[in-house]
Order: sequence, then C-alpha cells, then structure tokens
Amino acid sequence: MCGDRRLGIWFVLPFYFVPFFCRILRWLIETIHGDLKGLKTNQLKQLKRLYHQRVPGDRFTTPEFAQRLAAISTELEKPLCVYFNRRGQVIRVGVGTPRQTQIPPLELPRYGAERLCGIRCMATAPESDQPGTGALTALALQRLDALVWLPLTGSGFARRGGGVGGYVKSARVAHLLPPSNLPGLVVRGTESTAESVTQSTTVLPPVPIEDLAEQDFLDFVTGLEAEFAREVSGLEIDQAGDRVLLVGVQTSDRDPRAFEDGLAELDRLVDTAGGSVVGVVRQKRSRPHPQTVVGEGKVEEIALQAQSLGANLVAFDRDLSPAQIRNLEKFIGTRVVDRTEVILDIFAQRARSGAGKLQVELAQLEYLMPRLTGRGQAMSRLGGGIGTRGPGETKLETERRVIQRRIARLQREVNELQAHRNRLRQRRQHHDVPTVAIVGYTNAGKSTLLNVLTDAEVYAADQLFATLDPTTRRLTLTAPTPIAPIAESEFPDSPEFAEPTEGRSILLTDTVGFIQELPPPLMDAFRATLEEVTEAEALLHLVDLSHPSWPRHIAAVHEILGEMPIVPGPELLVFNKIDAASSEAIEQAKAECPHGVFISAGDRLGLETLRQQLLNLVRYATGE
Ligand SMILES: Nc1nc2c(ncn2[C@@H]2O[C@H](COP(=O)(O)OP(=O)(O)OP(=O)(O)O)[C@@H](O)[C@H]2O)c(=O)[nH]1
Ligand SMILES: [Mg+2]
Repeated sequence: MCGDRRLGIWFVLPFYFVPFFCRILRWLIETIHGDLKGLKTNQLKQLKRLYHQRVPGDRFTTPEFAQRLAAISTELEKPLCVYFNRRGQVIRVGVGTPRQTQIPPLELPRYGAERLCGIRCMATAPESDQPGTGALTALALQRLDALVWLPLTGSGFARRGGGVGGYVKSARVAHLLPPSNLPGLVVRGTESTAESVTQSTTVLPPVPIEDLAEQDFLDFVTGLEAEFAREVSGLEIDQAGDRVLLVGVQTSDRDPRAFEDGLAELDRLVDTAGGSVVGVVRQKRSRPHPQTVVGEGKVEEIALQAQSLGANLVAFDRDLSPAQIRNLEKFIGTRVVDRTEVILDIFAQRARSGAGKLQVELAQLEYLMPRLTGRGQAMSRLGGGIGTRGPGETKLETERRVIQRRIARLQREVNELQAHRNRLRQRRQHHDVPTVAIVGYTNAGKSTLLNVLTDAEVYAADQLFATLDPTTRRLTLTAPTPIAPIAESEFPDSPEFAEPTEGRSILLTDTVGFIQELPPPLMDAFRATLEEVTEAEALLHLVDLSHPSWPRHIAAVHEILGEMPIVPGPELLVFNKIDAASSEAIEQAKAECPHGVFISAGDRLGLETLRQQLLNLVRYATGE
C-alpha cells in the first residue's frame, strides 16, 4: 500500500517539475540583450514574443515580420536587432544597434575563412537609412551572413485582424566581400578601422520590403560562400602555412629604429616558421595595456584586419602574459602568439638530434606550463600551424601534474647531457687542444664558415636558427702563404701577417645562433649547448655585415654572453658577408672596430688573415 503511494509520487513528480524547468529554460533562452533601461514589462513581453516567430529559412525576411519589428521599434523609439539562424529561427533579440547587441566572439560559431557564421541580423534604424561604420564593423567582426537594414518611416498603422503595416517601406542588405575585392591583399601598414571596414563590406541599394521578401536568401548566401571558398582555396594553394597578421607595439622605451628592426625580424621569423605575413598593424603607446597590450580600439582594428585579410593567426612582436593571450584571443577570435612562441616553433621544426629535440621540448613545456588554463578556448588548436608543433598539442590537454613530471624528467636528461658534454670537453682539454667557439647572431654565416675552414658538412641555409646542435671540428692553423690572394690585398693585413709562424691545431665549434631578447625558456633549455661557448678558450664572434642592423646584433650577442654564468674567453670580432655589404657599412665597421677581421665565408675572401688572427687569438688565450 505504502509502496504504491511512493510509486505514485514518482509518477506525479515530473508533472510538477517539468513545466518548472521549461520555464527556467525559456527564461534563459529568451533573454533580451542590450539596453533595457526604461522598458515596461509588457514591452519586454512583446520583445520576448519575437523568439516565438520565425521566417522561412530561404527568405531574408517576411513583410509581416519586418513590419512587426519596425512597429515595436517605433513604439520604443529605439533601434532593435533580431538575429536568425539559417533555418529562419530567432536566436537573439537585442535593444540597440548591431554594434551594441553583437554576439560575443566566444559564442559565435567559427567555420574558417571560407564560410560565414550562419547568422544574419535584421536591424531597425529610427534615424539613418544606411548602415554606418559601427553596424558594418559588427557585420565584419561576427562574419554575419548578412545585415538587413530596416530604416523606419516614423509612422504606421494597425490592420484589422492584428497585422501592422507602413512602419518600414524598403530595406538595404549589407554583406562581407571576399578578400580579392580588397585593394592589394597584402596590406603592410596601419589602416583606420573605418577604412578597413568599408573595404571589406558592401551595402546594396534599397529595395522595397516586399521585393526583398521574394529574394532567395539561401541562394544569396551559398553564392557568397562559394566565392569565399574559391578565393580561400586559391590562397591555400599559394600559401600552405598560417596566414599571419603581425602586430607591433611601439612603447616609449623602444627606439623607433629598433622597433622597426624587431618587426622586420618577426616577419622573418614567421616566414622561417612556415607562415606568410598578410599584414602589419602598428600602435604607439606609452606602455602596454595590462589586459590587451594594445588599446581597445586597436584590438578591434586587429580583429577586423584579421577577418578581412583571412588571417588565422596574430603574432605580437613582444612577449605576452597568459592572461593577455586569453583576452586577445577572446576579442580577436583567432589564435594569438607572441615572439617567443614563434621562435619555439622554429626550434621545434628544426630539432633533428635527440639532444636538440630534448632541449626544445623542455623549452616548449616550460613556456606552455603557465599558459595551460583557458588557452585556445576561442578556437581549436588542432590542425597544426605556428605554436602547435612539437610536443604542444596532446600535452596541452593533459594535466598539469603530468607535464610537471615530464619537465622534471627532461630536466634530468638535460643534466645528463650536460655531464656528457663536460666529459667530452675534459677529454679535449686533456689532449691540450684549445677550443674556439663560433658565436654570433642567427644567420650570420657561422656554419658556412665552419664548413669552409674545416670541410665540415654542417647544414647551412638562409634561415634563422638553421643550427641547433653544436658541431666541433679540428682545424690546423699553419704559417701563412707568403703571397696573399687578390682578396687579401683589399683588406690590408696586420703586421703579424707577413711574419712566418709555426702551425697549431685547434678545435672549432659551431653553435646555435643568438637573437635579441632570447626567450628565457630557450636560454635555460640550451644551457648544455651554450656551455660549449662558456668553456671555450676563445670566441670567434661572427657578424653579418650585410644586415642593416649589424651594430644591434653585436650588442645583442654581447648582452647574451654577459648573462652566461661563466665569463667566456677573449673574443675576435669577424665581419662576414663583405661581398654583400655596402662600402659605408665596411667603413663604419673598420672605424668602430679597428681590430676586426673582414671576410666572406661564402666567397672565401679574407680567410688567410682570419686563420692568422685565430692563431694569435689562441696564443693569447692560452697565455703563450
Ligand atoms: N652573401 C653571402 N652570404 C653568405 C656568406 N656566408 C654565409 N652566407 C649565407 O648566409 C646564410 C646563413 O648561413 P649559415 O652558415 O647557415 O648561418 P648561421 O650563422 O650558421 O645561421 P644559424 O645556424 O641559422 O644561426 C646562408 O644562406 C649562407 O649561404 C657570405 O660570406 N656572403
Ligand atoms: Mg648555423
């Protein structure tokens, strides 16, 4: 009997609770967005009722819906926006302009550059018959299917039977333009938001509302998407990697030349990482914005540029905090990386040897560790690209603890590697062969020089960070040939050159290239490799004299050497690529560094003088 009653309760309970939950659900779904100040309850109810209406999926609108919306808007004396999905269902109602009621980036579906977001907005406008920059910005930022603009007449009438009419007569449709319509796909330079938005959107002439209701919306949108897809696939054939928008922030502590150099270097880094730069946005600020690095307006401009140029990655020329990356990704809607991540990605692609891979993995994990939470919420990191290669992807999803354990293990392995290298070095010292490490900015020609001096076969290429692992080769320095080759006569030899000297064997080590503001995780992870430098008896500091920023490169190398725990031995400054350097650069270098040696490793110029100077350097370093 009692059991029967209990059963009965279980049977009846859902009838009480289901409607209750349905009401909560409806309340949650039927939210009215935007500025609700001063709205009466019955007006709110009227707006909520819009959620129960729908238009046929293949129509822009129906005259009835447009008139109903216009009538409410006229009564409220406020603009209204209604958002539809492709099935014609109302998914959002807002009081205000398209800008004020737009869907936050995280709530928007993202289908990639070849598709639109699947949502269209119908907006009433009490005052303007044409969408302005604000509305078009919203259209571009959300990648809306279309914006249907309904200018209000200011009056109207109620029909018998409940219908309304006369509140709106004509409508305008605005939509996004495929990238080829932009003047010059590669936009390098700053553009204002207004300019880029008018370039990436178009507003069609007004049509009577009845005529618009006759037009096939699905035909329109599939045609537009087909055009986007054609162009995007064309772009993808051209460039397989990431399409990257660079952002440079010139804070007051940055010298303008150094800033431009840094930006050019980031361009090169992105290129080396396999991405292609599609545009550059610059901003001058006294200091970085704590939340978003650049100002609010600039974030919007970046988002718009990324949209209109079809960029899928935004790279900043400075390091970003984990919170800044999260905020930027949320606003911009694409992945955001900083300079360190681009460099780490290059290292991940380049690492060949076990030791190199180990060090890169350690650096990547140390970098990613504080950035694990909330990263990549706005977009999938699947599918590869800058910042996703190497150990990143799968481990990102694993727990922090697992990663910490892995870091500890890698650290132990790096320590073992360090001990192994120590033993090798001790053996060399045991044989009393002095070591000279070739150091220098990345791409200076270090590996090329080792190859021409010792017939080594180290990989040398016009790429940043072509070398990650050190290579050591023996070089026998003998007395100079008495007749100097033609090239030598261009660069007068030092007085010692003519003196016959006896031969001597040295070990020459090619090392990983340096870069300004070397990311600390890399410095840490490459400790074992960099010790080759600190333990060398002397350094051959190679400088690419054909690079316009060579003085800055010298300073950057000195700065990194200064941070090393053991002070490296004496240094010989060698200027490379004189075949490609300007005569002014050669003159300036000679004036500033009178003891420098001038060579072209590529054209084998000045090598005899270099050998001689190396011998002197080694003698000086070993106290002979
Ligand atoms: N014009 C000219 N190019 C040179 C010379 N020496 C090297 N290069 C070129 O410079 C580029 C970089 O050479 P690498 O030897 O790989 O430079 P690296 O310093 O080892 O570079 P990383 O290992 O990437 O740090 C290659 O394309 C070389 O062909 C030179 O004397 N003149
Ligand atoms: Mg190299």
